[in-house]
Amino acid sequence: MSSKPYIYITRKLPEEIINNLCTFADVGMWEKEEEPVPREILLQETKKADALLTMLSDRIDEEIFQAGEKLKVIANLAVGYDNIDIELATKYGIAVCHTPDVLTDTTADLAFSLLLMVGRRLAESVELVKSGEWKSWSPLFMAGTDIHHKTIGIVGMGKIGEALAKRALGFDMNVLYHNRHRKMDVEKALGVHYRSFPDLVTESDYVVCLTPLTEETRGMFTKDVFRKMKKTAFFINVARGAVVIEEDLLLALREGEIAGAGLDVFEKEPIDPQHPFLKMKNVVALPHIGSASIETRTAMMKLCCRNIELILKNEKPISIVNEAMFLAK
Ligand SMILES: NC(=O)C1=CN([C@@H]2O[C@H](COP(=O)(O)OP(=O)(O)OC[C@H]3O[C@@H](n4cnc5c(N)ncnc54)[C@H](O)[C@@H]3O)[C@@H](O)[C@H]2O)C=CC1
Ligand SMILES: O=CC(=O)O
Repeated sequence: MSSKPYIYITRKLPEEIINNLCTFADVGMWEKEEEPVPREILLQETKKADALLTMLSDRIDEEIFQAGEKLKVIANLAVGYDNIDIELATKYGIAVCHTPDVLTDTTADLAFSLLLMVGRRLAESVELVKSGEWKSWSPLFMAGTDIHHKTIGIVGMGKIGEALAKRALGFDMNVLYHNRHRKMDVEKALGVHYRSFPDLVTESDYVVCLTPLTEETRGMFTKDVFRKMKKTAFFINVARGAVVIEEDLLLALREGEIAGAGLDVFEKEPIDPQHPFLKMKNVVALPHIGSASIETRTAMMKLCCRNIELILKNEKPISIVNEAMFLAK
């Protein structure tokens, strides 16, 4: 039996990314790019693993922690870690790492792109040209809503929220934000304005959610929230699907309570191709691609590998979620 640690990676990663891990560990990997690892294989592999490199679609719960008798670290290829039971991981003495910072600008770019897409009806316009339905130029043909000088309301003014605010200011938008804690330094540096959650949704032309998914944020966008929004306003979600009651959003869109939605994330991913959201002209749906640039995904994969290496070598990782547990060791 090998004396090297064993690392299991739950999705195919490029060889050059994992080369360094192979110099000090045995590395196993689910070889399919498009399909998640089946649960029974993940459990089997976890039994021998010192480290797991996981995707945000892998549910990491007590069954995994119990199987992972040697497990020391889980490195999640995402900044969000709502797929992992952190409290239990800590109880089991397992470090959980994630990928903050490296994806901030890329995700903010995508959030702002979604805002442009819904406001200016870009996806609809592309479809229309491709399907040969473009008949003539006329005064209100495909007229959307302006972006400049409108009000954006950012819910969750963290790293990505701040990066989004900078993009919005570049478009001469008025920037409101709501956050768990008011950020006076950011207000001063950027010239953005704090609002309570109800005031933010009432005043904004574009409401963008960028909170983590937690027990507090789960289902925070309800029919009452959509009812408070302007009928001309758009809702954009780049956080997690479950921050929204999707039925309520659907109703708000159907009943014209809001003008449209831009969604990168859904409660169930991939979304069912028959889902009513996908039949609505005023909904732009993306396949959870917030951080999906080659540069950023490469940086995220490298960060996961580096965190694993540092923990397996008993050194301080770069980005750990349950830091208290690691420091206590
Ligand atoms: N669609 C995608 O591909 C991506 C989605 N994300 C999502 O975006 C989230 C945010 O990422 P970062 O900005 O890097 O995290 P962050 O931790 O820097 O920022 C999150 C902010 O949300 C605030 N917040 C937490 N609970 C809140 C509540 N109940 N009400 C108001 N504000 C609250 C926090 O105080 C913090 O300022 C991630 O947790 C992830 O779920 C992140 C990257 C890509
Ligand atoms: O959704 C992506 C993430 O990094 O979190």
